[in-house]
Amino acid sequence: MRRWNGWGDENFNLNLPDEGQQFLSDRIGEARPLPDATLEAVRKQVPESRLPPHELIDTSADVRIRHARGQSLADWLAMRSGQFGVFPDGVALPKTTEEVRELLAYAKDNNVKVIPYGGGTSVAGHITPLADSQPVLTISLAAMNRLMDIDTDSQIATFGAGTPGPLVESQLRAQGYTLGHFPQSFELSTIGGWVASRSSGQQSLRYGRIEQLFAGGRIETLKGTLDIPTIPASSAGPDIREMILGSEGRLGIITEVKVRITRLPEKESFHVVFFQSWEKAKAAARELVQNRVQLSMLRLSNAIETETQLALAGHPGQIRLLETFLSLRGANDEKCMMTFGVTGSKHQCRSALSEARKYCSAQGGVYTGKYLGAKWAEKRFTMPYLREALWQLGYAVDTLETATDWDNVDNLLSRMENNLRQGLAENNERLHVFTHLSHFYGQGCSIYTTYVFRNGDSYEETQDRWQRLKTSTSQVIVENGGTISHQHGVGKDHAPFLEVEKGELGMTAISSLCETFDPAELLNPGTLIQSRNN
Ligand SMILES: Cc1cc2nc3c(=O)[nH]c(=O)nc-3n(C[C@H](O)[C@H](O)[C@H](O)COP(=O)(O)OP(=O)(O)OC[C@H]3O[C@@H](n4cnc5c(N)ncnc54)[C@H](O)[C@@H]3O)c2cc1C
Repeated sequence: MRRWNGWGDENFNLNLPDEGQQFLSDRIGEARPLPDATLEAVRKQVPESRLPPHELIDTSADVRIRHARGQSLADWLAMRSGQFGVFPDGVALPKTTEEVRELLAYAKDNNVKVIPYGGGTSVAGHITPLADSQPVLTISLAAMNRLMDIDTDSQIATFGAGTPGPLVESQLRAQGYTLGHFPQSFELSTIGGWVASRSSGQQSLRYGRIEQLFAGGRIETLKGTLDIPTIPASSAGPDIREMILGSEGRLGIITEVKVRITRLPEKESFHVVFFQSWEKAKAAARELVQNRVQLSMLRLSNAIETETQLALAGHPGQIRLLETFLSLRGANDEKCMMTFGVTGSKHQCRSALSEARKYCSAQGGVYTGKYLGAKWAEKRFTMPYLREALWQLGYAVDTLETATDWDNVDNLLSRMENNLRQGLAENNERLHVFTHLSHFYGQGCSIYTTYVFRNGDSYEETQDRWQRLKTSTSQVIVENGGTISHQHGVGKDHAPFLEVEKGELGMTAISSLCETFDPAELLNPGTLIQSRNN
């Protein structure tokens, strides 16, 4: 069963090896866990539902608890402390488009706020209900999780919007196809959620972001049904799909998603190269992407992330051997690890691998083969469980991500990291901060920074620490040419920072779009753009 107060399956745990614990303790000190609230205690806090009864709506306490929060650190603190704040008044799990339509009509008639819910993996406060005088209904698409149609001539598949990653892939694989969309939240996030929050998968270099994969579909709105036909390309004015991508539940409920699929590749492998310095590693990554080498994924860790990954991996004997080998080739303390993937026919993979090695060698890269790449692939979707292990020890972990042009990458990255490192100086607390680049483009790349800090003495203090770090670093991002989000979306947490990027006129246009579909502001208020009433 899914954890009610954290990530993933409650029967699956990932342990932090002793060396990893020592590594963190050396850097930021030993931590103390905060006490977890029990489910029983939280149940007692759930207030009576304010919703008029409806046969499709469940108002029991457990279902409302399980749909009240996403997966940001703020959400974790709320769930673990039991201080949820607000619960939805009820949850509906429609099975058909007709039921979604019926629920929207009910919401309109009864002046009920609606939060569309995919897998609840938001890390930006998308699905958290706000305190409101009107009742809040969460509509989960979880029961609409089937492959509905597959057109192998056009390579278009139609899915129920609530289909989670593993079901998308298993249903396609059974017919020899893949979508190739693998966000790290793959285990729980859904195809409708990916579209609604403009998600990006780890192999976006080959398959594209969700924007490139989303071909059309059906959206139920308070003003009627919007059907978006699948057309390979068009010059017929603005693209309606672009309106839906990143709409974050503000315009309507996506019920069917049509996506562009690809035949399963003949071969796939992941490889690791180490560089002597950040400069050389970054130059190699830029060369690879600007010369359009056909990689399927690329990730470049800075020196601290490289050191952290090797320390947390366990197996100290093997890591020492690797480090001796790398040292003999000039890659020492400043070494940076690059992981890349090749996917396709045997011929395509061979040629991409040989091209990639050529560009890496030109920057002095030390190629170490497939072993570490295979380890990355093995753990790519279980890494989120590490957060649970860190939490049990008393460490809080969160990430900040953005994207910028190549000429600004170093500036933005160092400002983000420095701001985080100094962020708790007044509490005499050190942070462990590290970064990787991923999602590479000819023009620039995404920057993904992780920070670990010790919990405060109380939940309130820990929440205050997080809020200060999050707000000040988000400000640093938008003031220094970064987007407020490359892949996590806007939600409620990033909404105050959106105007810097979109401009006043841009924000007016987005607000007008929301008003066109939802004049009474019933759909997910406060997400994407701040609520008119708050
Ligand atoms: C550990 C972890 C790793 C992550 N890794 C990545 C990553 O690699 N790449 C990435 O892009 N993101 C990542 N994320 C963020 C998150 O998984 C994505 O934003 C994802 O797209 C959300 O999908 P979901 O189905 O969980 O949507 P939810 O979290 O349920 O909802 C997100 C938003 O979409 C709206 N929505 C959902 N479904 C619908 C629908 N059918 N119709 C209308 N609106 C809808 C909701 O109202 C909400 O505003 C990660 C999150 C976590 C916790």
